[in-house]
Order: sequence, then C-alpha cells, then structure tokens
Amino acid sequence: MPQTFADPARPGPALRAQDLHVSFGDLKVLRGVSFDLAKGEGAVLLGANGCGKSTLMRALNGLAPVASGQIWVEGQAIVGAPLRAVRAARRQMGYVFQQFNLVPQLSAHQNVLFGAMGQRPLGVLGVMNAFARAEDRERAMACLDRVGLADRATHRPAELSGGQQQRVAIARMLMQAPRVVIADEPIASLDPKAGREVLDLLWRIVEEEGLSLLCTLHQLDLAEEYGRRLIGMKAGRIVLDAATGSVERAELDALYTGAARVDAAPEGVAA
Ligand SMILES: Nc1ncnc2c1ncn2[C@@H]1O[C@H](COP(=O)(O)OP(=O)(O)OP(=O)(O)O)[C@@H](O)[C@H]1O
Repeated sequence: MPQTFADPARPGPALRAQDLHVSFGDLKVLRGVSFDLAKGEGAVLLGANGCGKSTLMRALNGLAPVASGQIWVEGQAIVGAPLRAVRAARRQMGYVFQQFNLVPQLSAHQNVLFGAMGQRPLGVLGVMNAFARAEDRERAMACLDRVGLADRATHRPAELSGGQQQRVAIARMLMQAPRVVIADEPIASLDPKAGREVLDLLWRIVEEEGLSLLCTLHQLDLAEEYGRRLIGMKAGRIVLDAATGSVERAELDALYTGAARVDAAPEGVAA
C-alpha cells in the first residue's frame, strides 16, 4: 500500500510529485520529476513545446500512465492506490483547460452545476437541472456571480466570448470546491486583455480560497508577474524551481533553447 503523510500534526504539501517517470513506447517523457506545492501556493510551470508539461499535468490527474514514482494529493498517495482513494484525491483537484471544455448544449449555469458531479451519488444525473438539489443550483449561481457572470446564467457557451467561457470554467472549478487547481495554458486561446482578466480572476479566487495552483503559461512576462514561484521543465525534467524574484530572465530564456523537447533529447541530460 502506498504510504500517506496526512498527519494533522504535520500538515504536508497540497501536492507532491516524487521521481515521476512516464513513457510512451520508447519515448521517455517524464524523467524523474519531483516537486512539492505548498498549501496556498501559486506556481507557474514553464517550458518549451514538447518538454512534457501537459504529460505532467495529465499524470497528476491520473490520465498518463505513471511507470514509477508517486503523487500525493493532500497527503493521499494515488499511484497504485485503490480506485476509491484515487477518486477521492481527484475530487480535491480542479482543472482549467486551454479549450474551456464546456458542454456546448448546456447553459453557463448548467455547466457550473457539473462541477458538483463528483460530490453527488447520482453523478451526472444528480446535477441535471430536473434532479439537482436547490442548494446546488443556488451555489452554482453564487459561483457564476463570483466570476461576474450571474447575468449570463442562461447563455450557452457559443453565446459567450472566449474570456467569458473561461470564467464559466473557473466557476465550475469553484463549484467543485477543490484544494489544488491545475490550469493548463488557461489563456492560450484568449486575446491579451481577456487573458489578463482571466489570470486576475484565477489568482484572486485561488488566493481568497487558500487553494494551491499549478499553472502553465507560455508568456514569460505574465509568468513573472503572476507566479510567486517558477518551475521550469526541459526535456522531461525540472531544471529550474525558484521564487520568481530570484530568477534571471536568461535562466527562463534557456528553457527554450537547445534540446528542450523530449523527442530532441532522447536520453541526454536537459540543461
Ligand atoms: N499519449 C501520447 N502518446 C505518445 N506520445 C505522447 C503522448 N502524449 C504526449 N506525447 C509526446 O510526449 C512529448 C511531450 O508532450 P507534452 O504534450 O507533454 O509536451 P508539452 O510540454 O505540454 O508541450 P506543449 O507546450 O506543446 O503543450 C511529445 O513528444 C509528445 O509527442
């Protein structure tokens, strides 16, 4: 059985990855990734296309096959753990994706209600409008209000701008009441103004709720502005992990030069 470090007397990190290895066929994508994310900490994950960021995010969500290593979510080990424990740990994690992942046929309010799905025994049925508890419907409205979209509750995603759709996705994440938020390029589909609005909102909510955030971004200026900590990946490894103020721009630029992709550095040490 995987060990846990959930000891109320010794509160551990919200998220811990230890020596994670993930391969697809012969391609070693994660090559020993380790980091801790403290409770209430907001970190930005940086790295060139193909260096393994999305694979790391997917591994944290149990969607990429972890060959070895361990992941703890709020003290619960999930690699090799029984399905029930994995599901419980996953409920503590909220996701914000580049493409928003809203259900096109449903209103903003219904999409937010979906955030409660994991908390209801009936799953998807339990959050459909006809069956949803009044308290869930009210909470979904309150979440939409938090992101400034209460007046768009009945709108479908296609009737909303990209920035508004991402705010609905953030409201859905809030509805889920996670402890850890994983945001995978949340502003990649947005123009600069909408992108900033989304980052302001995301960081404000994470701070107000005392959540932990791991967010990938491709814009170095924004990474330095929003992240208190920068984690840099190169060819499947973490090669930089430091408080933002202590990192030189040249160190960030170096993440994008040389053999940064995992398929460009089959075995070599990334640096
Ligand atoms: N399911 C998969 N099957 C095979 N190869 C994969 C799979 N997922 C990712 N890869 C490969 O793993 C490498 C890293 O991909 P990944 O998407 O993790 O990079 P990334 O850093 O997130 O890049 P980007 O910034 O472009 O999203 C790539 O070479 C990719 O082709």
